Amino acid sequence: MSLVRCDGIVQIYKARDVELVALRDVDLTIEAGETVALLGPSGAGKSTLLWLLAGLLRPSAGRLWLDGTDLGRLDQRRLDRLRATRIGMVLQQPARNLIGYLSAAQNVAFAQRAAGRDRRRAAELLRRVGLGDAGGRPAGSMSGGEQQRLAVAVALANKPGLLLADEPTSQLDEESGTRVVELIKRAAAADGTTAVVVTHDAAVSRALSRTVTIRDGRVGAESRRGEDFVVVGREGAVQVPPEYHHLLPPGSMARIEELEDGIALRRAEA
Ligand SMILES: Nc1ncnc2c1ncn2[C@@H]1O[C@H](COP(=O)(O)OP(=O)(O)OP(=O)(O)O)[C@@H](O)[C@H]1O
Repeated sequence: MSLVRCDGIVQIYKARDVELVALRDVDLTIEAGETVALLGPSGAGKSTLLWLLAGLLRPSAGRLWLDGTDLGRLDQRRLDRLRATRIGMVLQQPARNLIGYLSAAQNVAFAQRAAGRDRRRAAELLRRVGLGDAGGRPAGSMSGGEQQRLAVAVALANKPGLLLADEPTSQLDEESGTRVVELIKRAAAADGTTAVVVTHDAAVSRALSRTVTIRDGRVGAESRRGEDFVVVGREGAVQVPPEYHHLLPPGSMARIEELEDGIALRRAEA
C-alpha cells in the first residue's frame, strides 16, 4: 500500500466572482520512505498540493489517501489528530511555523506534545540543524535562516510518517542547506519518514530519490534515479517539456508516428 495516493485531485480557489483552477486531475502515488522533490514554475500548484496532503485544505474534487486513510472521510477532530501525530509541515514563511516567544527547544517540545516528549531527540534534532547551542533563544529573535532550520527540526520532532516542506532551504547558505537535506534523508532512512519537498534548489532535488514536476496544475514529468520521464495524464495528455518548445512550440500541430514501443511527435508544417 502506498503512503500517499492522490486520485484525480482538483483544487479550485474562489475569490469573489473568479474561479481559479490550481490543480486539475492530479494522480500521484508515493511509497513509504521515498524522498520526493516537487518542482515546477511559480504558480504551478506545488504549495496547493502540499496543503492538500497536509489536510489543511480539502480538495474541490478527487480523493486523497494517507497510509490507507481517506482524508476526505475524516471529521475535523480526527484530521487534527492525524496531522499532529503523523504529519510534519514546514510552511514557506519560516516564522509561521514557530511560536515566536518560545525558545527553540520549547518549540520542538511543543511539537512533541501530541505523541509524547522525547528530550534526547529534541536535542539531537537541534544539533543536526546546527542550532545545538541555540536551544534557549526565543524563536522570534532568530534570523530567517535559523528559523527555517528550526522549522525543519520542529516538523521532524514527532518522527512523522510524512514530512511536507515548502522551500525549506530558500534562506539557507549551501552548508546549512546540506544539513537540512541530510536530516531529511536521515529521517527517511532511520524513521521511514516519507518526504515531499517543494524546492527551486537543484542541489536539493538532486539529493532526493525522485522528482515530480507540476506544470499548470498537472503532473507533467518525473525523474527517478537521474532519468527523466514525461507522465501520460488522464485522457492521454502529455506536456511537452519547455526545453523542447523550440521544436514543438505550444499551439503547433504535430503528426503522431507509431513506433514499436511508443509514439513519436513530429512537427507538421502548417
Ligand atoms: N488562497 C488562494 N486563493 C486564490 N488563489 C490562490 C490561493 N492560493 C494559491 N492561489 C493560486 O493558485 C495557483 C497555484 O498556487 P500555488 O501557491 O499552489 O503555486 P506554487 O507552484 O506553489 O507557486 P510558488 O512556486 O510561487 O510558490 C496560483 O495561480 C495562485 O495564485
